[in-house]
Parts: sequence; C-alpha cells; structure tokens
Amino acid sequence: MKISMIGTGSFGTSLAMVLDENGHDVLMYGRNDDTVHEINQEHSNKNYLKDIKLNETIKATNDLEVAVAHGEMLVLAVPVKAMRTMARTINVILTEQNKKVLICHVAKGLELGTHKRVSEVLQEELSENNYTDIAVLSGPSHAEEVSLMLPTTVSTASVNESGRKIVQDAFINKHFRVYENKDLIGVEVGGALKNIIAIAIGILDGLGFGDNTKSAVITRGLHEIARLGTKMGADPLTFMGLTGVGDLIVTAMSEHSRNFRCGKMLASGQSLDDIIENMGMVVEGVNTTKAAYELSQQFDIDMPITNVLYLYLFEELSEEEAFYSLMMRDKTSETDGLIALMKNRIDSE
Ligand SMILES: NC(=O)C1=CN([C@@H]2O[C@H](COP(=O)(O)OP(=O)(O)OC[C@H]3O[C@@H](n4cnc5c(N)ncnc54)[C@H](OP(=O)(O)O)[C@@H]3O)[C@@H](O)[C@H]2O)C=CC1
Ligand SMILES: O=C(CO)COP(=O)(O)O
Repeated sequence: MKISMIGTGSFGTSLAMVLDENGHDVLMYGRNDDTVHEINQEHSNKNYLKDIKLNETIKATNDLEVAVAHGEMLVLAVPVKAMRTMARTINVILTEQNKKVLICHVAKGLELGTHKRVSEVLQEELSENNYTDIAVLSGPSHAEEVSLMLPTTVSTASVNESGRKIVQDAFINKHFRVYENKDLIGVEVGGALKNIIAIAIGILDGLGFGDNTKSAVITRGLHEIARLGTKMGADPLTFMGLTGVGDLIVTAMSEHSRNFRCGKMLASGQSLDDIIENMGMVVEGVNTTKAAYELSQQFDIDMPITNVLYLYLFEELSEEEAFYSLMMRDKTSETDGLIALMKNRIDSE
C-alpha cells in the first residue's frame, strides 16, 4: 500500500518504521527542511529518535502536495493544535487532485476552545468526497520503544468497519499488535485524557510522594476519564482496555512520557511556558486539561483531579491547597464512578 505519514516527529517516524517493515511504500511529509534532508540522506531523525537508524526505503518530502498525491492512506501524526489547519490544507489538495483517501490520525488530545475530538475536527474540515473513512490508532505506545521494535499493542477505531480493518492490516506485525474497536469516541477520549493524569503523576513524583499516592491518582483518575468519556458517548468498557487503563499506565509511569516529565519539571519549580518551550516536542496534556476542565463544568461532572490540576496549572493553586482539596473532599462511595458505569453497561446487554 502507498502510505503518507504527515509529520516527522517522534511518533510519526516510529510508525513509518512499522509500515516500512510491513512492506508498504512510505513517504513522510515534514515542514522542516533539515529533518526531511536528514531522513533522506542520513536515514535518521536524531532530534526525535536519537539512536535510531531508518531504512533507506523510508523517504521524506517537504512538499505536502507530493505527499498527498503519494498516499492511498494518510496517517496524520501532528499535534492536536495543528490538526484543523493541516486537515483544511489537505482537503484543498485532495479536491485539486480529485482524490479519495483513508485518513488515520494518531493524536491524543481535545481541541482547545471547541473541546472536540480529533476525528470530529477532521470530519468538519474534510469534504466527504475526499475520504473513505476516518480512523484513529491509539494505545500504550511510546515512540522510543516502537522504534526499537519492543512488543507493543494498540487499538484502531473508526466510523466504518472497513476503515479500521485496513488500518489494522497495514500496521499489524509480530511486535506491533493492532486490535480493532468500534468505539471511536472511547478510544479517542481515553488517549486524550490519560495525559492529564500523567502530568499530575509527574508532579507527585517530582514532589517525592510515594507509590500509594500515585496509585490512588491513577485509579481515581481512570474513574474521572470514564465519567467524562461516557458522558461524551463512549462505551465505559473501552476504558478498561489498551486505550484506557493501558495508556494511562504507560504514560503515568514512564520517563519517556513528555506529559509525565512536564509534571516533574513543574514540581522542580520551572514555569509551564519554559517547559513547553524547552521540551522540543508536544505536551498534549496541558491544553487537554483546560478542555476537560471546561467540559466537566459544562456537563457538571465530578472530576476532582482534573479540576485541581487545572487550578494548579492556570490559576496558581498551591501544592498544599491542591493536596488538601483532594484529600478532604466530602466522603463518597468508591462504586459511584467507573464501577457503576460498567455495571449499567453490562446489565444492559
Ligand atoms: N511520541 C509518542 O510516543 C506518541 C505520540 N502520540 C501522539 O501523536 C501526536 C504527535 O506526537 P509526536 O510525534 O510525539 O510529536 P512530536 O512533537 O515529536 O512531533 C510533532 C510533529 O508534528 C510537526 N508539527 C508540529 N506543529 C505543526 C504544524 N503546526 N504544522 C505542521 N506540522 C507540525 C512537527 O514538525 P517540526 O519537527 O517541524 O516541529 C513534528 O514533525 C501527539 O498528539 C501525541 O500525543 C501518540 C502515541 C505515542
Ligand atoms: O501517548 C504516549 C504513549 O502511549 C506518549 O505520551 P507522551 O505524549 O506523554 O510522551
């Protein structure tokens, strides 16, 4: 299959390696001339994947029209904040080229302002004549480990069954196992909201809190994710899977995670602006914390960890106030959240 990878960052590059290994004809699009040159001439992308050698069969271009003309499937691997403009530009090119492609995105976040999931943004910006389906590929998959071919499992979801089957077939191999899932909303929301909890865990880790505390925030964080996700139309059982608890664990417990590292740097006293500027890679959880906080207000959903993190990030709530406002909340039942949602879901079958 001819596949174009839109984005030459860490995840786009590692996924291009998977697709290339599967025998697909992969062309990457990058806006940075030096990166494109490095991929074509040096067969590396050191700014994003330090010690990784790329196969010479992986090519790159800085011409988006060439990349769009190449692909039967376009994999969009740019940050959420770039998705709308990217989709709008691609749509114009697809119309000019009178072309219909399968779209697959891999971004994990909600759009700031609109609070929309990425597939909703893409659907708004792409004309129906220009795509066969819009799919997402998501799950516990640090680019650093994918590029080392360490065993990884992810899920793909889409509106139509045909789209996710093609994505599954394109990516699956012996060290990159792809499941399919019909719950597009749940898969996208799980991937987006786990980044919030990963920032919170990074802060706790940086402040020297123990494993009990981190386990509490991961577990109760999953309940929050499921509460908001279900309200947004997801199947609560999806949050028990790879794109829910799976991605939450991998992001909240790993030094690979930019969101976790952002939390640790905040705990060390660095400012959010400096961290984002110096990271050199996207930290999706920051904007998504804002979007999820606003959604929780809109839907009147109890999301104490998200709300406290929002106040800490954007309204200068102190660490001590944050801690006590979580621990000293009104007494409540553990089974009111995720467990109740799951029970209702199972009873409904
Ligand atoms: N890294 C990972 O392990 C994983 C990441 N993801 C998700 O994938 C998405 C992409 O992440 P990742 O590859 O890690 O991000 P990186 O920050 O590593 O790379 C982002 C890529 O997008 C490009 N880009 C950024 N802004 C724009 C823009 N406005 N227009 C065009 N191109 C742009 C960058 O170009 P340039 O180099 O020129 O800045 C770069 O090629 C995120 O949503 C992330 O959450 C999902 C799973 C795993
Ligand atoms: O989503 C990821 C792993 O599944 C990567 O997380 P970060 O964006 O925090 O690095």
